[in-house]
Amino acid sequence: MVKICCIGAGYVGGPTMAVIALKCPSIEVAVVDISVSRITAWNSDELPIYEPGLDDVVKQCRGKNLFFSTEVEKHVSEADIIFVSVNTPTKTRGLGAGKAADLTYWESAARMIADVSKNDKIVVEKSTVPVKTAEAIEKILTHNSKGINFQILSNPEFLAEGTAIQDLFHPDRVLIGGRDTPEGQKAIQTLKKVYAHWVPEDRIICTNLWSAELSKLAANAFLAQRISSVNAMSALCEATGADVTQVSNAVGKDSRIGPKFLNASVGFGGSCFQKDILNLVYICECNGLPEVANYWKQVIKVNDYQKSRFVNRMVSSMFNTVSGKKIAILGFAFKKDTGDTRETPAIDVCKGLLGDNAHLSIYDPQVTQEQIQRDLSMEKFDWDHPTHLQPMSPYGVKQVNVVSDAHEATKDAHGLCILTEWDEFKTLDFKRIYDNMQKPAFVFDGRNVVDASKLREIGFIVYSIGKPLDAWLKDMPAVA
Ligand SMILES: NC(=O)C1=CN([C@@H]2O[C@H](COP(=O)(O)OP(=O)(O)OC[C@H]3O[C@@H](n4cnc5c(N)ncnc54)[C@H](O)[C@@H]3O)[C@@H](O)[C@H]2O)C=CC1
Ligand SMILES: O=C(O)[C@H]1O[C@H](OP(=O)(O)OP(=O)(O)OC[C@H]2O[C@@H](n3ccc(=O)[nH]c3=O)[C@H](O)[C@@H]2O)[C@H](O)[C@@H](O)[C@@H]1O
Repeated sequence: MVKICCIGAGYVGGPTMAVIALKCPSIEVAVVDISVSRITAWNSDELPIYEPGLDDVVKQCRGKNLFFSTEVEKHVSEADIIFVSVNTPTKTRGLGAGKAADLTYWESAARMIADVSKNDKIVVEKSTVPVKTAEAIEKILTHNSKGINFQILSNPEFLAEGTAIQDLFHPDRVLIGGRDTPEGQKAIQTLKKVYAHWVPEDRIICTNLWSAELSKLAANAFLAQRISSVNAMSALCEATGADVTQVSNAVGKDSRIGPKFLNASVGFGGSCFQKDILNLVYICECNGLPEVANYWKQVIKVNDYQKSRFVNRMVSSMFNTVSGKKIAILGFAFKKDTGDTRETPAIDVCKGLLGDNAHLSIYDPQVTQEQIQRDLSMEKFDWDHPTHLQPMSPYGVKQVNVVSDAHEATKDAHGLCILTEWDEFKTLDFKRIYDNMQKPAFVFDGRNVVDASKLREIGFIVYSIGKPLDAWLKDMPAVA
């Protein structure tokens, strides 16, 4: 029986391995992690991540050919194929701080693999890594190999959170990069056979190592660039009276452009877009390509601009101050159908409002009070480390109250803002909400989920990203 071990039981390692186990009953899959609490949760009824369809997949295979364990070394030494899906945070200090990928967790995993291995192994990069990481990993492994042959493959993951299971069941493509040697090609074929259990062969792309590594960074950069492009347009729409939804629709009808990923928003979030673009920028700079680096840097700058523009719009609309005012925040996760808050735009918006001394009442159907307090007290990039290694502020943020429904959040509030596009926000009883708010009552829709004209009829003053402004907002300065 082929044995697979995946180091890192996170958002990628957990769902990907669960789907491999489901689709390949003849393969034994062990997912290992240094975080005891994560592994305990994977072995319980309350999985550590919320992902539609995941519970079902895990329940079908756990204890049969899918195992979650903290016995990292044991499972690594027994495996034929080892996936490495550990954190690759942005460096916060030293060379490349604020941009380069921190490969500490990757390197320690590689050294451990070299230490405990007794037979030949295929080591698969699942984490998103800088181009040429495979070369560094190869060196660590071969210099410590005791005669064992290691083949390194790059097999980046393209799943998106909230749709991870469907993405894994029906991937647009699976990408496998390897060395152009007979051993390298053989390793590619071995991994290809695993995916071929359920992925059509023409969707499995095989390339050299560096193309696979770079394609992952490129794909995320292209996706994020589309959002920054439409968000840049949203600012121009507000200034001119155009409607960004109509513009996106018209632009997306061009089959060369396509309709997906053109929703204007308060900004993109998530654990990867910013991190991966910063990483790409750093690689460009290191390769003497400052113009290319600046081009991609702009995608992040526009994203930051969009978030601060939103906060400025809120504050300036509410008589230029939110000091002491209750503001309801509906949605904190970085997108709907996930409880993940990593780099969520809600953090920057909330911090901006807190900077103006607002009182926040936050509701998200999937994010806990503890997580929100942790996010609002953490330094940038500190979130991307194994949970037990994250520096924690012992104090919560006083002006923040986390509540369990939207009506409680909005009661007596001066304004409400929608930061995640949860479906339940579309069908809220806005008349009841309006009646219970201070007047004038403001709605700031960072995801374009509400029907602005209906809300205006109720009496709200409404701001929707990239939509024609109502009279109240027109004369207010939006950009500080
Ligand atoms: N979250 C996503 O949707 C996607 C993430 N990626 C990439 O996949 C990688 C992992 O991301 P996530 O799963 O989101 O991170 P995560 O933080 O959810 O999971 C990483 C896990 O690795 C564990 N870990 C770290 N060092 C370890 C070690 N030496 N031994 C054993 N376990 C160790 C941590 O405790 C943690 O549970 C990153 O490189 C990310 O860029 C790629 C595609 C999608
Ligand atoms: O490398 C990764 O981590 C993953 O990053 C993204 O997936 P994810 O971050 O989970 O979610 P997305 O659906 O891409 O959304 C990212 C952010 O962009 C925002 N977004 C998305 C689409 C859009 O039109 N507008 C928009 O503002 C979302 O609200 C969210 O905040 C990519 O879509 C995945 O292919 C990739 O594997």
